[in-house]
Amino acid sequence: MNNISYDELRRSRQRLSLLLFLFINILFSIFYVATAFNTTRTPTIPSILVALASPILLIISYFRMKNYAHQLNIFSLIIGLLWAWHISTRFHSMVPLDKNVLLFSLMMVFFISAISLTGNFQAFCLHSLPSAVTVVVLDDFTHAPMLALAIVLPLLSFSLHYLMHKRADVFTHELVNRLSHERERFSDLSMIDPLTGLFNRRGMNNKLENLALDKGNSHYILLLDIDHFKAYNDNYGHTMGDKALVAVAVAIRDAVRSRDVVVRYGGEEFLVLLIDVDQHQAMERAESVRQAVLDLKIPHVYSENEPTTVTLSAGIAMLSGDNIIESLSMADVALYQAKKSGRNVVQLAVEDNPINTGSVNAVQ
Ligand SMILES: Nc1nc2c(ncn2[C@@H]2O[C@H](COP(=O)(O)OP(=O)(O)OP(=O)(O)O)[C@@H](O)[C@H]2O)c(=O)[nH]1
Repeated sequence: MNNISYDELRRSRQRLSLLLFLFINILFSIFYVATAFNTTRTPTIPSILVALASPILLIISYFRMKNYAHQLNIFSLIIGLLWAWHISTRFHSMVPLDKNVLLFSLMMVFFISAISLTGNFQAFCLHSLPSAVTVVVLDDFTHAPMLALAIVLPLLSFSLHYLMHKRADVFTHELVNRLSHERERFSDLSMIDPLTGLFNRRGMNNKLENLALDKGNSHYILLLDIDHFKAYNDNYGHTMGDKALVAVAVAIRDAVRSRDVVVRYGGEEFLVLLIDVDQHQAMERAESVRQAVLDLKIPHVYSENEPTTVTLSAGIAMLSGDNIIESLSMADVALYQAKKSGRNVVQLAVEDNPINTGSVNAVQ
């Protein structure tokens, strides 16, 4: 789950709250209108208004609304005021006056709030307080302490519940934040070769997917392989081999532009995606990479006769957006030719030649 899906979850909770609030209001308003007709009383105008408005708002909310929290506050205030009006009208139309009705009506309003507005303190207050004030006033403050208790207790318990809910919400939000950061970090790490810090094959595939977006430009694949590296390991040991690998990786990275993608393709094999270059520029880049590694002057005595340094051979092929595997194979064939023609060489694969004939142009 990321932040977006968490926010969506929150929005859907608010939406559910809004729909539930309107639905319960429909039930109660229908109940009041029906019982009024049943007892040959005229239903109050506000209860009819609630019965008419709630289904309309419910349908609109179901299909159209976006900012549910804001709408919930507005609807809570409007319907809360209508219930207060209903309580007042009903109380004044009673003969004889029965103050118990006030308490029952207040309980009804709190019941609606408690069921549907638990996650929204503002809406809870906007919906309940108009009726609470109306009841206290209609009662002429006779049972003020008792009513105050009846109002304050649910409000208090609701506030506590709301605060705990809010804390849990903040905690969950932070947790989701951290998890998504960690996931991004691990995803980035999984694309990096730990020894050289270059992209690994996974990182390369990821970059290639993005490159597919701008197929209009020409890109080149440069496949590089350190010459006689087995002998290097044998002579100097694996640890020195690792150090040489890192030095070569840095040299390659420094010899190309920051937009080019440098990959540790295998053990002592590297790959560079030369982005947005023509053939001439690609050959120039490849040549400067070869030269940069030679300039490192890492001693590498693999033959008793001639002292030498670490070098690499390179095969280069145009990157075809439609068939990357084929481009890779062409670069590989060119690399093989570079090795055969004496190493420390850049070899260009000629595009229109079939891979299996492996016809290449040598550039030194
Ligand atoms: N030190 C070190 N050596 C590695 C690593 N990965 C691959 N190698 C070594 O690289 C060597 C590659 O040897 P080969 O594939 O025979 O090729 P080569 O000796 O470089 O010969 P040519 O490619 O023909 O020039 C092997 O000895 C591998 O053990 C690594 O991470 N660290």
